[in-house]
Amino acid sequence: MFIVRNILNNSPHRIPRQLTWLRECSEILDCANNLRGLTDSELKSESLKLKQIFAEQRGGTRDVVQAFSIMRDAARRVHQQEHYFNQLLAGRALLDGYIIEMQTGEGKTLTALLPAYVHALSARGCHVITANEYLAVRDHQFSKPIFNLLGISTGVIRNQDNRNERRVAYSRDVTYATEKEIGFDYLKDRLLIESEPNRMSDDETLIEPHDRPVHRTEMNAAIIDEADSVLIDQARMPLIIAEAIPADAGEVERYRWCRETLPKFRPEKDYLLDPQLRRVKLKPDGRSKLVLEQKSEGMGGYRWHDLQVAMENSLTTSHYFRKDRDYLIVNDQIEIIDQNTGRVIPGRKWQHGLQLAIEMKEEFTQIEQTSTTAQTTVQLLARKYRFLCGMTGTAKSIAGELEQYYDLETIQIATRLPSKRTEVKTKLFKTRAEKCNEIRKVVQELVEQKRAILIGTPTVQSSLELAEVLQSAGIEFELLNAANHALEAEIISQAGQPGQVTIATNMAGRGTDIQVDREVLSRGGLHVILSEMHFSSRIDRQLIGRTARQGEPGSYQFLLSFEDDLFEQLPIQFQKKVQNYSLSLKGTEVPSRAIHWFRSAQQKLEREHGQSRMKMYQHSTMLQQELESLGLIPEFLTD
Ligand SMILES: Nc1ncnc2c1ncn2[C@@H]1O[C@H](COP(=O)(O)OP(=O)(O)OP(=O)(O)O)[C@@H](O)[C@H]1O
Repeated sequence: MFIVRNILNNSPHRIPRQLTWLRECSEILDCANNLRGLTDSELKSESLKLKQIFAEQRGGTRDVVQAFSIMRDAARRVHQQEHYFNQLLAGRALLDGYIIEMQTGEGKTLTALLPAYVHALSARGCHVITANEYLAVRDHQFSKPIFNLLGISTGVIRNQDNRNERRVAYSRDVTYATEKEIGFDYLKDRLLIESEPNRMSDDETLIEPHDRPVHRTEMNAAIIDEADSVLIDQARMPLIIAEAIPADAGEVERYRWCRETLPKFRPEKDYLLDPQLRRVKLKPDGRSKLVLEQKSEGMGGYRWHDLQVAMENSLTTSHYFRKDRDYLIVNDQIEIIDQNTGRVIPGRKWQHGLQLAIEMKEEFTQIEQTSTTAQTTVQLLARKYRFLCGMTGTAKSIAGELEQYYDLETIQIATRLPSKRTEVKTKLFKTRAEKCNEIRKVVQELVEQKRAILIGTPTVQSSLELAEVLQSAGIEFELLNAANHALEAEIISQAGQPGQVTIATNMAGRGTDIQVDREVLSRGGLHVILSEMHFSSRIDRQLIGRTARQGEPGSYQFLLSFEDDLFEQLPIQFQKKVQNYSLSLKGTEVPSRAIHWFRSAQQKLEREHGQSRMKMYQHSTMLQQELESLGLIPEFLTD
């Protein structure tokens, strides 16, 4: 039955290949059972024999079957977890370079060990790329003892690591890291090699090791977890290395003046709002006003274009950039929050004057400016690898993009057990306050039933808002957002306990594995409340995927309001229609058919984001081709 479902899930042209995988996976099960009688050191010596074969590039299908069997048995010995049949199948598809869509909670962490082991055997290095550092550290901790049992070395890259520590981690057979760490290290290495061309990586003859490249000379293999997040969502933002430069006093003064002057400008009359691009553009009236203000205040020294850009940036930040939603202020520094992951992006700055405009908005007095030294994109980085594959619970809707941008085909793997996840009927409210009140009621009831509750919110701000509501109702809870990420592992370890309430931003939306207590499972499992619809349905599905994993029971519910952030990025006309509809409703009841407003808002945003990714792809491909034709290195684009 399982086999039939697996084949039916995918297109017919792949059937012959899948049949081969299925045959191999049955052989792996037999072969792994035969390894059970070996001692640990005998298993290790089997592994070392394979290492020899793969290092000499003699590995064939038989050896892959043997490698998968050895890994399966090692995982059993270390964690009492044997790869299930669907995990073997997924591992086999990964090894053939596919993106696998495997439902949330089906065990991708364990699955990734299979192709990672085969690539590690070649001693050329294998990167397991994860969506954030918490997952990189967690997965490394989980896999290290398994790999060590088999004579395979492992490393992990953390943000705080120095270059020596990084070099050691990259020299290991398997390295766990985020795409950002790998990308920035790659850029820094390129800068180093450019400035001192004789310094090659892996060159042990160099006397002073303190700044040799940290990467190996070749980017060999990458297995990407949360592949849609890494390859599609993160790929929208270039990876930029910037260096601090002395602040340009004239520019700082110009932005300060614009900040003070902007209350005189009126929306619609003086400037246009573009919620989709989150930009403000001055209209002719606004430009004339700017000229007059400039003259009357004796600010004639500024170049007109610079002044206009500064005013547009200042208005943009005032309308579209909010503290605790788009950024945090930590130790007098702006820290940008990634809207896809809910996490801070360490060291990231906004470009083209936006950073300065925000610093003025927040009344910073110490201004430090930066200039871009080198930049690359996830797309360019991914193309450096000799071998690439990936996995996620949400690939289907962006399968076309994965194929177009990375030449990676997507294949679906069926769940091991039928899902027991249940949906509680969505409820819609006119205002945020009404919605928060309903969330409070639902949480109170579930706490009494000793269920565990996870409330997903899109921003730090909305997580704080809900925290306040629960606090004033005397409900105990844990709060997980970008501002307190240090407690992440601790909060997640408690989130499945009876009566436990966890409010979390998207940080807990991907990869997070909440261990649900038996008592909670007997009462229906973890309940996930989606307190807003995210701009990407994939992110909603990931959040829902925190419950009912591995065939366990669990439930979820959307509780939404017409005042949610979702509508903010839509064209003004659409926003007005939604408002009018909401105003036309009598009483507080919103009929469930009104969900179509939310769905069409989300679809519109998804389409737009897709188009902007396409533009970025076309732009970076064009630039890359041009630079390569000139014999230049594409990493040093400074746009
Ligand atoms: N073969 C196995 N035997 C026993 N437990 C397993 C097995 N495979 C996975 N699990 C357990 O299932 C849970 C989910 O695994 P994991 O977090 O790797 O799922 P995932 O597919 O990565 O989910 P997500 O898409 O949410 O990241 C974990 O607690 C893991 O230990």
